[in-house]
Amino acid sequence: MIELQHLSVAAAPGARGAALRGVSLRIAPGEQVAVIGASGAGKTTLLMALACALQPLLGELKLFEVSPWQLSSAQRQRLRARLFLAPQVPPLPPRQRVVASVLAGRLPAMSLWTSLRTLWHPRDASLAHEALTTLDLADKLWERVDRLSGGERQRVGLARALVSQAELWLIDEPLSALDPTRAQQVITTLTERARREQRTLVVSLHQVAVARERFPRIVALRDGECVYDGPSSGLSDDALQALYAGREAGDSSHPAPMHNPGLPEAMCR
Ligand SMILES: Nc1ncnc2c1ncn2[C@@H]1O[C@H](COP(=O)(O)OP(=O)(O)OP(=O)(O)O)[C@@H](O)[C@H]1O
Repeated sequence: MIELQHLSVAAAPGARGAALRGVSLRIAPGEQVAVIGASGAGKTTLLMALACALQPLLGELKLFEVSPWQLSSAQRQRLRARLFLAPQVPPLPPRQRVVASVLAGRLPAMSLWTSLRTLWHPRDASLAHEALTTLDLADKLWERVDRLSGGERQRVGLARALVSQAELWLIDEPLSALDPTRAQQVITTLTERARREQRTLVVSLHQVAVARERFPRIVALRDGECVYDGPSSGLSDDALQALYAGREAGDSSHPAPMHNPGLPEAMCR
């Protein structure tokens, strides 16, 4: 499903240097993987690279058994329809109704005509309603997006993923605007739905406890490098302390040692 070999990626087109350096990973269909690491470690860059939103500087990326950057842009666009990237702050048009915003999750798999019709006359409101119900937001179906709280908007962004027909869900920090109870609900919804519908789930998280409890596999990044890839049970408290050692949220300037003795031996594949 996903294969990275020595992948290096800049955080934005034209940005200097690589935010992700030499990462090798293999993720099988149906797997559920949490990506953790301090602020600035490269989690978003990894998800963007997996979504073909950033072209690698070096190394190999394979998605669904093909190399996306060797395809024409039209072919790559079709490949993108097989995945869904939910950014941390979903790009929701402020005056749009929630129902239309949620159904936009289906657009990549629709023809232009069907997508226009869906936007202007939401026919699949029941689909959006069902997704919102699982996220405890059904009462906002006809609300305008700019009248929602930050946490509600975040859940609308996740409802988009739920209605999408993508095989691969890439979800960037889905819990950042949610209280602990809602966070548990949301992670349960995402993992159960992905399991039931046989989607592959890659989620970046700052909530390390959630990653350890709810995901069988963790990929840990530090300063753009993969320093752990393995079962959540193999990541000890000491290893986690080492992963975040000397880092404050938002501090990406601290130089990390190339090999940290506190971390278990890297199992990056
Ligand atoms: N648009 C950009 N231009 C240049 N550098 C960037 C850009 N966006 C991010 N970076 C840098 O790339 C590195 C990786 O950023 P990235 O957003 O992937 O980290 P992250 O682990 O997702 O962080 P956070 O947890 O804070 O969201 C950081 O050092 C960051 O400062």
